Amino acid sequence: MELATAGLADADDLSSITVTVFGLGKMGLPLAAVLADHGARVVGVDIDEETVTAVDDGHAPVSEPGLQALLDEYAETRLTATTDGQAAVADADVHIVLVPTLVDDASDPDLGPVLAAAKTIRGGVSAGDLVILESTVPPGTTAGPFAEAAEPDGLTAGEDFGVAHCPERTSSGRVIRDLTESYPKIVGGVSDAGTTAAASFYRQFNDPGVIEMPNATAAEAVKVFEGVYRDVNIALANELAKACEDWGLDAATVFEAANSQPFCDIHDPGVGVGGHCIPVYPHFVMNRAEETPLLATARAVNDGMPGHTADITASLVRGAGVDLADASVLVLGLTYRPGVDETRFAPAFDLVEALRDLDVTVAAHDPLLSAAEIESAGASPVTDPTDGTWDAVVLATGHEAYESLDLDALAGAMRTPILVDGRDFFDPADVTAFTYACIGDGTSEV
Ligand SMILES: NC(=O)C1=CN([C@@H]2O[C@H](COP(=O)(O)OP(=O)(O)OC[C@H]3O[C@@H](n4cnc5c(N)ncnc54)[C@H](O)[C@@H]3O)[C@@H](O)[C@H]2O)C=CC1
Ligand SMILES: CC(=O)N[C@@H]1[C@@H](OP(=O)(O)OP(=O)(O)OC[C@H]2O[C@@H](n3ccc(=O)[nH]c3=O)[C@H](O)[C@@H]2O)O[C@H](C(=O)O)[C@@H](O)[C@@H]1O
Repeated sequence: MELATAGLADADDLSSITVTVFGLGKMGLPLAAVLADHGARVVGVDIDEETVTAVDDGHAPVSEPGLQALLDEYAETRLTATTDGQAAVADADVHIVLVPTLVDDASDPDLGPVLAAAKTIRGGVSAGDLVILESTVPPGTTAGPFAEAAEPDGLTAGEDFGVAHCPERTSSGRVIRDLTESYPKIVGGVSDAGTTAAASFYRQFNDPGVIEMPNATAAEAVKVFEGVYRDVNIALANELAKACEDWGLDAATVFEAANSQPFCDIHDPGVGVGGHCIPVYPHFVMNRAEETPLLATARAVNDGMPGHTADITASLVRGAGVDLADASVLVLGLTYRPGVDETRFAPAFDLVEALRDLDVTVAAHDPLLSAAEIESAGASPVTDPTDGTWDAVVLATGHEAYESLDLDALAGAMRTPILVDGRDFFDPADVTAFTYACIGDGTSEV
């Protein structure tokens, strides 16, 4: 099989090919823009008409450093968008799927969007094309249901057209840099031709090159294992942090010293693990493997951290002589990670719920969210954290803005100045006006 990408190994750029990118979200739109920047003609495909209109008009509907500048340069020329995926595929050589993969209410992987995109590709794919699945998926998906859904009558996936899994490894906030210069791209084809073609494609724009895996399933496992590693290691940090609280030790001090040994890399404890990646990916293994007690335990430990933080807060409020039913608590930072306006699976939302379950009245502040988004967490929106007679303030997400928070003004306005630091964010020397507790710091009031 001669793929349309065959000449890329010797080409200067991607100007010989047309690429469709399915899913113009936080990951897909930056990828589409980077491909245009490397010479490809790119047609972005999305089921959301507002997204398509915004991209076609040159407006980035997601915020990512460097993205708007690329849209300013390439929208309406090399980069266009459409909801008609089938027509776009018929006119292109490489098709990349970067749509969401989540889990359903029973924590089973939801492959609906991935398979819907594959079926659209089936309507337009030609012999010699290359179909790439970048969405994170349970191992076995690309060679199994994905290839099957993308295969039209008369063509065999892996034989007549290439199919590969090349997971997206970038992080929100640094996607464009990660796509081009941070680490190797993992590629694994359903057949060797798919691996080779995908490798030539990504070498054109990812400076650190590629790692060719034996097959698509191995490439899927790489990505899922990276996420599992993160989740399990954060759970370990959280569990050890709670032990430090019991022993009157400061986990940060202990971890730092332990991590001076090169084989030790204890992560950061905190309010919990959020985002639609790390809390989700373990289920892609737990769902398929019969015996994964460690993964399930890690999930449970991390899911328990918002409740643990709420319990610490409640105990300090009670200790100050305030009845929980009369207490009002301010949560600082609701997004799942500092500087990223994403709230899916954000542990701060669970913290708000846990505090409300204890009868506490909860307000929240987040410099990246609207009042409506804050209300959707179940908290009253606050624009100035120092303007309230709170009984406790809990930092859940360490946004940069909180570095300049006027702590004296905050303490001065509060009814009972209690500060619970969920991310080891504050310098203890700066918080002497508060009764101060830090997750994992048994030398504070924890
Ligand atoms: N957000 C992150 O930090 C990272 C995400 N990933 C993976 O990347 C994938 C995409 O994630 P995001 O870009 O964050 O998602 P997102 O939710 O920001 O965007 C997904 C886009 O796909 C569109 N879409 C849904 N079904 C479609 C279909 N059938 N055809 C065309 N478009 C469709 C949606 O309308 C939306 O615009 C997921 O598998 C995720 O696990 C990987 C690394 C990091
Ligand atoms: C190791 C790593 O940084 N992985 C990235 C990760 O991105 P994500 O934005 O989910 O970031 P993250 O730093 O793992 O944070 C996830 C959650 O875990 C929490 N967290 C993180 C590190 C830590 O030591 N302790 C901790 O509690 C964060 O507060 C956050 O709520 O997941 C992405 C993904 O897999 O989709 C992946 O592409 C990214 O490379």
